[in-house]
Amino acid sequence: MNHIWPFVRQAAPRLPWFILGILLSVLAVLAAMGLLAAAGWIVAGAASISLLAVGSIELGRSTGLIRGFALTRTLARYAERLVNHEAVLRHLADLRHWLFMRLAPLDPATLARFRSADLLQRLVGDVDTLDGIFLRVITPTLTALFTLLVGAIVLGWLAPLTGLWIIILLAGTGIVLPLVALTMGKPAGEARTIAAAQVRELAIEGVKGLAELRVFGALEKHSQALQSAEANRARAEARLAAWGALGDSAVLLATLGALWLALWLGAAWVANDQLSAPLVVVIVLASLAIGEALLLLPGAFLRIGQINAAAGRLRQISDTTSSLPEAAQPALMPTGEALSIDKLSLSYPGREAVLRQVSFSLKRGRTLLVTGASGSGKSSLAQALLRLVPIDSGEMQIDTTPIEALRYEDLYTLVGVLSQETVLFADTVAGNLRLGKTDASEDELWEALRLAVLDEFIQQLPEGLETPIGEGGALLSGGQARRLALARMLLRQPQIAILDEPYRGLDAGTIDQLNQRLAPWLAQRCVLVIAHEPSMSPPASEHLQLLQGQLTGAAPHGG
Ligand SMILES: Nc1ncnc2c1ncn2[C@@H]1O[C@H](COP(=O)(O)OP(=O)(O)OP(=O)(O)O)[C@@H](O)[C@H]1O
Repeated sequence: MNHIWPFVRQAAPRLPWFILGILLSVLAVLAAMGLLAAAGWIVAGAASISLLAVGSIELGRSTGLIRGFALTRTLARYAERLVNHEAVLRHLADLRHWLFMRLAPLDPATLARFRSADLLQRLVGDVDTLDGIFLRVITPTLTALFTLLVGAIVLGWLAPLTGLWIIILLAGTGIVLPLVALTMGKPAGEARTIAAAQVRELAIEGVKGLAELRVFGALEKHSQALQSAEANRARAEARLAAWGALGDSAVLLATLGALWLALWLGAAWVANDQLSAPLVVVIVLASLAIGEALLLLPGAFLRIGQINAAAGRLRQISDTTSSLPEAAQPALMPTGEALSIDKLSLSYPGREAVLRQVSFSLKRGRTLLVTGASGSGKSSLAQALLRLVPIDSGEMQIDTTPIEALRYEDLYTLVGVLSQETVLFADTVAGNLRLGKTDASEDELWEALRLAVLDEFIQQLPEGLETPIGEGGALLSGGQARRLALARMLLRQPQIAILDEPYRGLDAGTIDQLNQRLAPWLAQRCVLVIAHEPSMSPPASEHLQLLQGQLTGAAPHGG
């Protein structure tokens, strides 16, 4: 239960909806009780002389009551479903957004603790499981308790002694059974949540890597792992269902006991003329209605373990903090005339230092090319400048402002990056470009595409800028996707540009065209290019090589 409360508290903005839902649920159950009692009253009364003597006026009143109760029950149940589901769906949407925003500021190393399929399961499956808190636990429990209370008052008023025994029996069941269900449901519920997460993770990773699994002959092994996770889930589900069925049976038994008690004691009271026969029927049917409300409890309490496990997994996300938090007292945004680093050292946990005392400075209008072998630390240098990895020592400045003193938002306004991985979204060409500048005009989009030598290709497409590019840009070639990502970065018009392998996957002819078109844009900015070799970079004013973690001079290339 300890993981659930924070999420219950978070539902505060939706509380009026939930209260309305609970009131409607109680109303539906009360109407059902009234319906049973009134029907019992009529049937029993019609069979007795006393009611017939009263005549059709009394009968007419009672059938009117029945219609009223039946209508109220139907409408209240319908409205309760609408209100509760609306409230829960809104609450889950709030929660998903909140959790996503907790993930957003995490640095890549912290985020890498979660596998992407696992994160998806948490944001989708685990959040969905939380719908049970209100729909399947709190609302049914409060409804059952309220019904029990009303039942106790009614029975106590109609027949204090008989009512007392019945209520003791039913209330005992209503207290003991949920406690048993809570205890028994905990391990099975947790096992179900964990197994469901494993099933989804294996399924997602399997689909993503289907081609590789097939090529490497590992399909069978992966499918067995999936089957075994599915079997675990099914076992946990079956255990929950078995406990649920046992709980329901126990409630039914207790209800039958209450009915038997009501009939047995009632018959004695009728024989002694201390109670009328119709009243005994009302007591019997009221006990039946209470039993029906209690039927909600075992299932509700069985689910708590499962919901608690899902909530625990969500709290692992919400409690995770970035190892690179926002600047405590952010500096004013500099203009971005210069970029410099001084004696920068960086190492990853448990590894040798990647960068050792690296220094350089760069002014507007200059392009610095850093080359180096694979794994020499080029991308790590870019990541350090973007404050995506913690550094060991050294200083990084934009103009005279330390990079750590800038708000992330300001840093990313000043510094544009074309990262090594081409990340595109399943949207249109324009949709992907406008990630760089949301309010960009069509002219601006075409200008960015022209600079990235992609304008002619997009013009040929029947839907032009509105052409969907598929998941991750799957409907484009690798080189086209790269240039679309470049155009997106150019559109942002940053003062400092970091280009990590900008020409990866491009032919010499396209590179020449890009060099010509980009030259004026690059000439107005501080540019850091990272590449394996000079031919894969725009002309640079300076060229340094990263060798064993240190920057050493190299011959200038083309500029
Ligand atoms: N998050 C990380 N945790 C641990 N080690 C890392 C991490 N990222 C990179 N490394 C290691 O740091 C070293 C430098 O990696 P980096 O990606 O900076 O090299 P690179 O020069 O850009 O390589 P490439 O040209 O192949 O992209 C590598 O040995 C790599 O394994």
